[in-house]
Amino acid sequence: MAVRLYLNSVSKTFTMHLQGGTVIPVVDKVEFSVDAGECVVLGGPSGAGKSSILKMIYGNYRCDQGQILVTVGDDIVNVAGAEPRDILKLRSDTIGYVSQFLRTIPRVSAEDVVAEPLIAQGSSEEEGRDKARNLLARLNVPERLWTLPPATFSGGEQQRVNIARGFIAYYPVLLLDEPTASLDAANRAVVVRLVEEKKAQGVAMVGILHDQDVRQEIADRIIDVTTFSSEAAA
Ligand SMILES: Nc1ncnc2c1ncn2[C@@H]1O[C@H](COP(=O)(O)OP(=O)(O)OP(=O)(O)O)[C@@H](O)[C@H]1O
Repeated sequence: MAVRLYLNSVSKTFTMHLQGGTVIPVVDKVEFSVDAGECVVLGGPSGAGKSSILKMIYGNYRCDQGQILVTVGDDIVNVAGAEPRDILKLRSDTIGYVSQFLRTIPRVSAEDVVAEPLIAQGSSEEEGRDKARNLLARLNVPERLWTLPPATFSGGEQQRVNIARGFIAYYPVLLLDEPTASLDAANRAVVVRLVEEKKAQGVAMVGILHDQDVRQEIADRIIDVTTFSSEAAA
């Protein structure tokens, strides 16, 4: 299978400017690739740097060193050196991010929140809404809620709206940040199925998943992030 994502010797530290410039090493020389249709799960204890790696791939955190290469059609783009406007473009059509928290938008209905990424990629509003409703139904969000803004939804309902939003569009690279945290078994199984469908479409995924059963079901490979700790490198 074709390599979709390649992290080449990526290192990251945080400099605490308000604490006299203390430097906190996070990860050193992270090196792995993800093929099309593969799901790689980042493992390791709390604080090992899993979220930081995901945020660097999404362009939220800058790397100190290294390259994050993403295949975009016939081109290869280095996220680590990309301009902010290029990062925004990558986020609309190449790299998706499914987190467990929904950022609610006032007065926008759940189905429109879910449909938005698909419409942004060029689908019609009708197609966007149809697919949004389909996903909301699969994730057991009650139909009476679909036309309401999710601000007043329960935590679990908001999480499922967010998952629907994260899975609705096609991105060649998809980042999963604890997408099943605090879901019940039935909805965890739906997420497992959604991930399998993305694999079948050739999507390359990198995930953080603490749930052992879900991890077992969807991880093709587990990468222990402690291998890249600065202490291990020293
Ligand atoms: N914005 C930040 N500023 C300063 N330090 C940070 C920042 N983000 C993360 N860190 C530090 O980097 C280290 C790695 O954090 P990170 O969140 O990547 O770990 P993690 O493996 O995802 O942990 P968890 O499983 O608890 O979410 C931690 O020591 C954390 O305190």
